[in-house]
Amino acid sequence: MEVYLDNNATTKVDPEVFKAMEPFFCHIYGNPNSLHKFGAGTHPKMVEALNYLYEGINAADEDDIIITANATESNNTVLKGIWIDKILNGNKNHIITSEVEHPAITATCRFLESQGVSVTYLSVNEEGTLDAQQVKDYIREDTALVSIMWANNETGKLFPIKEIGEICKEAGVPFHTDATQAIGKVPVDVQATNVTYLSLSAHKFHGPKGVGALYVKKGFELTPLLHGGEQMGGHRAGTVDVASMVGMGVAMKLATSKMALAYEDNHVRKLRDKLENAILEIPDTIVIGGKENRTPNTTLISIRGVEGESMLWDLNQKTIGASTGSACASEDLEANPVMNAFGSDSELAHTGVRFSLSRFNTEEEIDYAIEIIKNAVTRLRNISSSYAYTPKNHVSQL
Ligand SMILES: Cc1ncc(COP(=O)(O)O)c(CN[C@@H](CS)C(=O)O)c1O
Repeated sequence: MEVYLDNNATTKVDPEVFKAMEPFFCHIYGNPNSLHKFGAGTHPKMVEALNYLYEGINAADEDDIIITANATESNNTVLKGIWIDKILNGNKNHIITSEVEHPAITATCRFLESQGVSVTYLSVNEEGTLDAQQVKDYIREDTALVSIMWANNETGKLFPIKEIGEICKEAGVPFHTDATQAIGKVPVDVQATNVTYLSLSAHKFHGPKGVGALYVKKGFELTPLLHGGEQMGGHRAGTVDVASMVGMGVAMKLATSKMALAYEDNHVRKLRDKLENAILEIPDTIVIGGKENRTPNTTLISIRGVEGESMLWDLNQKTIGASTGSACASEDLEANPVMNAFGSDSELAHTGVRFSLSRFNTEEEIDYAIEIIKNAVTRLRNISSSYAYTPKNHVSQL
């Protein structure tokens, strides 16, 4: 049995999405910017895809949605556009973000710091999230942007987006949220939360890899990251990947419907809880950040005495896919930065395993995964030179 439990890294393309994409490879293949029929033939489904994106995040008609390659590009577009427009060519010089953002935010902020920008990385509490008041406390006269993720990719923890949006609106500071791990898992409403910019990637909600989007509230347009042709109204040069854009639109429609979000919140959550609770029956295990206020599909569990990479190897031998944290950090054997941010000790910071489910997982798969995980923990602890179960350390403290 093959069990895929790494959906926060990427998801399977929904068959309905693939079906919608197919015509745009060999039948409706013109360049959307071409005036002839071959190009114009792409427009109806591109418009439909954009409409699905607007509906999926409740964007106002006058707002803009720019098609990008992925959330990384969307995040870079906002941070570097703010840098150019408000810092290099304005009187601002400060950005507020958090210490548990995805590297697409933190690495870009580190680059901006190298260019002289002041960046505040808000610390997270023991639940792995932060209070909106922390944002208010650090907003300055020269703050150009606040960028806080909607949901953390490793723990699933949700951030107080509505409260932060209100604070930023009151302070007159643009608010960006990286919603990559929220779309299709929890309701996302840019108007209700006063979001100025929002990033997303289609492959996180059963759309194709290599396409994403950036929501831009009317009046907050930025200097583009990519210059060239007049695509996307000049906001993002380069010929649009029509098939992927159409696929992203259909994926958004499927993932953000009331029925889909209810399925995530009920069925997927039930499967995640079943997997998590079975693992927690093993001594010296703990959910990083706790069980509250999370996306319904994610759990990051520390298994004391078991290196995350060793666990992944064992699981992979039985064709179970998971990760120790974000996939983009899976190559290095560094301690999990998110767990470090929680203040976990160095030993624990290497013991995290992330399981992230989707609507395509079944109860049979979860039952099989539980059996394999328990066997793997037994095997790995038996060969561990550092682990010895004693009742006193059963309740491990991060
Ligand atoms: C919150 C967040 N923000 C941006 C990205 C980047 O998405 P791209 O489509 O690769 O550009 C991701 C992707 N996180 C994957 C791969 S590193 C994970 O395993 O956690 C993300 O989770």
